[in-house]
Amino acid sequence: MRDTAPRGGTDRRGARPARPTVDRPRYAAYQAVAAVNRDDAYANLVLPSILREEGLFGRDAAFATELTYGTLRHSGTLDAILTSAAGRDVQRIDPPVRDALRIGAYQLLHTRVPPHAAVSSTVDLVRMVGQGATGFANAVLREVAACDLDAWVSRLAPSMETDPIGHLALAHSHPQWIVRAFSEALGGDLGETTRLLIENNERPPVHLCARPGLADPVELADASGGAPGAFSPYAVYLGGGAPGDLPAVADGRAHVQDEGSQLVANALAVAPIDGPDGRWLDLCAGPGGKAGLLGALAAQRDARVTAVEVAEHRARLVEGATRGLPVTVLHTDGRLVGAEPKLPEGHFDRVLVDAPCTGLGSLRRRPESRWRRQPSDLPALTRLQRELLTAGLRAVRPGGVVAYVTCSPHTVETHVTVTEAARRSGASVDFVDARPLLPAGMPGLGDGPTVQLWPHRHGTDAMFLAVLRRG
Ligand SMILES: C[S@@+](CC[C@H](N)C(=O)[O-])C[C@H]1O[C@@H](n2cnc3c(N)ncnc32)[C@H](O)[C@@H]1O
Repeated sequence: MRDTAPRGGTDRRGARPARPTVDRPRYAAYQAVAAVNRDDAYANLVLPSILREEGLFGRDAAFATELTYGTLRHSGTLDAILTSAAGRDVQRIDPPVRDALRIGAYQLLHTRVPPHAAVSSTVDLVRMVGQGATGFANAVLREVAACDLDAWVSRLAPSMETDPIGHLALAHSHPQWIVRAFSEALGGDLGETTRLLIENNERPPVHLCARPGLADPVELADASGGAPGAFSPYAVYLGGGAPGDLPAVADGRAHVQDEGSQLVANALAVAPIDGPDGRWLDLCAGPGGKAGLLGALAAQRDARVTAVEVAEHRARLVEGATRGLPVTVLHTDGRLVGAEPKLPEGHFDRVLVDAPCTGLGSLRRRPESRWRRQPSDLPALTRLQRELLTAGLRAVRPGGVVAYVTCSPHTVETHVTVTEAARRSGASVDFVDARPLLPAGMPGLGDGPTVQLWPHRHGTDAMFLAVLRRG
């Protein structure tokens, strides 16, 4: 049984811990959570190597992953509960003990792990990582276990009537400023906001993109034990297993890509334009998901994609993602349109500006990001977004189209950026209704002309799309 399995690895700092009694999945989760909180690591990057080091796979790896991701996602609520149960601010607890308590509290309040196993395994962990704190950990976790999650939320959260944002933030473990931003983007609908917050705490699905002309989505679905996507003509919902093991992914006929990303890239490709249609530009291309799809579409239509990326290692990733496709990768700053000879003004027929953003639309995938992002990130990002979009508007020829995309629904990054950039560009720019550029019958696309996709409505990341035509 996993609760008593011996543990064989060393900790992340290389020291061999004193007692080998903690089971490997929990110890792996502890190492991952500690690396995220202590070293600013990213869970999706650090966890695979920890699982390898600990020799975990199958159900044990899945359990360690659930503990890691769940603990990180829920740490806002868990910290409030631990603060109450400990009778002192959780920030004043020794960090290793604090992380172990978070993992223990997550098991007690969010999993079917029997309470005695959650408490005793956490006490074992604390014995290993936080000398002399086992009595404290035992007492705190017993206090946590005295109520279920609903009871803790009723006890600690402000009332929904007087402080709905504060209530939802505590009940669904999101920072208040993010709940407020989601609620604003959803027109103040608190029911929808709640559904979104719940969705953000779920394990995200894995979507594949069967590259048009190279792979058939129905065959890929059969081969992967998955199902064709609901909306994107190229999407496959992966049934299970590692996508990299699929031959179609390994040989570049398909790639991992959220269905929403496929839809917005495809929208750019199908937007009606008059005249020449052979020069496409992806101004923010790394790591190359949308450039891969656009490149496959361009190959079918005798077009060529110029893919720009400012970060060198990401430019290399774009090269890898677009090998064999009619894509030229430029390692340069997308704002240099007009100054860089390979990025002339008024040259391109279709331009994608998939701008750097807060990523609030993909919180499902990055469990720690909601706690890292700050409202103070917005001014620099929105300035960059405006500059890149105005560069995109300079790059497109009259009559051509620009798709502005963010993986964030924050209205400052979406509507405000687009309106400001269009105004400042000095060019004549019209909004194209983006809704008909998405599959017919797709629900919940709003009143146009821009489109906001949502995890709770569409099962995609919260991608924003505005399509602009230069006059
Ligand atoms: C949201 S990501 C793009 C995702 C990509 N389109 C895909 O589908 O895989 C934004 C990218 O823009 C790049 N970037 C940031 N500033 C840039 C600039 N000034 N010029 C070009 N690329 C930039 C970032 O390095 C990042 O790779």
